Amino acid sequence: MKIKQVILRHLKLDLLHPFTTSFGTEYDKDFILVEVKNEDGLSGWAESVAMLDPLYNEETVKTNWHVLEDYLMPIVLKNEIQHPDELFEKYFAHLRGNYMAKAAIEGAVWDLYAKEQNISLASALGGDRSTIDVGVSIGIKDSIEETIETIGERLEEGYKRVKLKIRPGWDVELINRVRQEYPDIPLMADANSAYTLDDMDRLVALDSYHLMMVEQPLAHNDIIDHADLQARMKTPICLDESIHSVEDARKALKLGSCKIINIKIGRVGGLTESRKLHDFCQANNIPVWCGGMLESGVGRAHNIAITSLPNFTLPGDTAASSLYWAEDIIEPEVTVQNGTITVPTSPGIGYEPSIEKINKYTVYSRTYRA
Ligand SMILES: O=C(O)CCC(=O)c1ccccc1C(=O)O
Ligand SMILES: [Mg+2]
Repeated sequence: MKIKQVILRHLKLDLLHPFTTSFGTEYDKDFILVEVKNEDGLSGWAESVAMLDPLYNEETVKTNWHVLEDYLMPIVLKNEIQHPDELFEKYFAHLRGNYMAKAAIEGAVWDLYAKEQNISLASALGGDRSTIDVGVSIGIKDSIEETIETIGERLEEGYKRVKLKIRPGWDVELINRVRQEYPDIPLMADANSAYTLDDMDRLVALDSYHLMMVEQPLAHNDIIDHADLQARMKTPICLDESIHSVEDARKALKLGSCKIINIKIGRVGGLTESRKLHDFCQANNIPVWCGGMLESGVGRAHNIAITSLPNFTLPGDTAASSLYWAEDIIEPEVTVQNGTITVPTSPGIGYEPSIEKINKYTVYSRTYRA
């Protein structure tokens, strides 16, 4: 593969509804869209899931731009590769961290690779599902009543499980009321690292509500305290923030820190490592599901492709475009029917980025040539 040109764009999309987690409220979405072009003018696309502020993890739009421009892009423009796996495994291996930046350019190369092979990204990754089951992530609201109403709407739309964001003070009472209203729905909670072991009793109290799992209750970089908590809790712990690699997962399983893993392509440095993490979890009987980062349609398309792998046995967070955006930047938009998304079979990500819409939301862009 020969990459002739890379275009970085900083896009800004307004969220239809503010999204509140334990770390803050998002009103809009700033992200870097990466386009790589080969000599035939064929384009591969991906987006970085790093946010404007370092609240979920330490990466930001600006750190990603710097790392992409000064380190990753020169590598991609200089070296001819046979397969996208080489990027993460060989060319990016000496560069520490910066997972989301690496994933953004690697993902664009994966899309281009699949298009050059004339196969879907899902098949290029070895995925074999024709449809995937999806759930929805519901942010922290002003009241429990409002949350219950929103859950009702999402269930009506067919979503296969509901994830509620929690934080200290918005947890046991919330889940208790939701369970009174919806005793049997597939339900889980995501704390985004809002608790410590001092909150053990409050977290263990969640065991009474047969949740599918509790996601990342403790520190973003912890696997030790999570092991203590998992030993005390019946509810499976799912790790999100703490897992950046197969190695992290291996250590977490060794300690007993979790029973489920959320795979986010950006958090682990790309599709190559996501697939390896998937395979490792499959071999160790750990179910996985695909997390979300309020992506535009381009990121959503990548999530759909990776979710077509067989060990993604739990519904993920890839909901319909229309829950987030007045207008998405891909055609068609991502739609959900009866809680499922049809995995596209056309080449690459299988959704067409609209240049017209992309231009409309681009704040700044720069083109780099080989
Ligand atoms: O709807 C989505 O894209 C998932 C939303 C979500 O839960 C989330 C959004 C932003 C940052 C972190 C997370 C998370 O899964 O922890
Ligand atoms: Mg999470």
